[in-house]
Amino acid sequence: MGLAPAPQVIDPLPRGAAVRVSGLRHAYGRREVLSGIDLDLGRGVLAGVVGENGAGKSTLLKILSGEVRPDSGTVHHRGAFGYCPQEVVLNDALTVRQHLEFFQAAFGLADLHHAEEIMDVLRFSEYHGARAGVLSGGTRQKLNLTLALMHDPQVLLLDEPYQGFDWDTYQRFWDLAGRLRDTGRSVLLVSHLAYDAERLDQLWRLEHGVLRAEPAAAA
Ligand SMILES: Nc1ncnc2c1ncn2[C@@H]1O[C@H](COP(=O)(O)OP(=O)(O)OP(=O)(O)O)[C@@H](O)[C@H]1O
Repeated sequence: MGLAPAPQVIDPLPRGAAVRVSGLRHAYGRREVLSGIDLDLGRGVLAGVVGENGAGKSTLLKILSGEVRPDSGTVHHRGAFGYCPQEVVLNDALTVRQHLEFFQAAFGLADLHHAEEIMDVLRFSEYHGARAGVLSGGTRQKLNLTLALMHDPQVLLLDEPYQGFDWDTYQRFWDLAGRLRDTGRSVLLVSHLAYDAERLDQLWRLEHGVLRAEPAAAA
């Protein structure tokens, strides 16, 4: 009896792609929010999705991160995702350091070097001993972002990541995003405003449940 041929493994991601989304649909009850989303995100690309409040941007990121299961469609990706949700998920009773140690254990990281680097870039290293409950809104968001990025993911999914940042921090956030892009990471950022378009390689607008390409100055 001959051996059965090995199943052919077809890589659904084209060369140079980090994420491929096909035919994504999702409804909450009878309200369809995503009506057929197709999206390719390349490696080393800084991309944005803009759209009005309620357009479905957060839903799209929640599906990509695996938090929400879509009604239909597929998501393929290479490497780990780092997901920074819009709602800050912190425990007010724990210090910044305790948050870092908790996530270090969850990610199985040998050390906190990368987290320390991000904290340094965002200028909040002096808050190690502070409890999350006493941090300002902007500093809570810095911690939220650090926790999402500290395992050095290949694909960054950032939901309104600079909410509450002052102007200097906002600039440093974009420097960080640009640096990560330049080292081959893929960044997908959602925002209700398009004023950051010139910083992006690629930009889509989410409207009526579908994505439409928009001009991005860096392209
Ligand atoms: N868990 C849920 N159950 C029911 N409806 C939901 C749920 N989550 C979101 N929605 C609805 O789906 C629509 C899209 O919400 P979503 O948060 O994805 O939009 P968004 O573009 O991120 O909005 P914003 O810019 O305000 O953050 C909204 O009408 C919202 O009320």
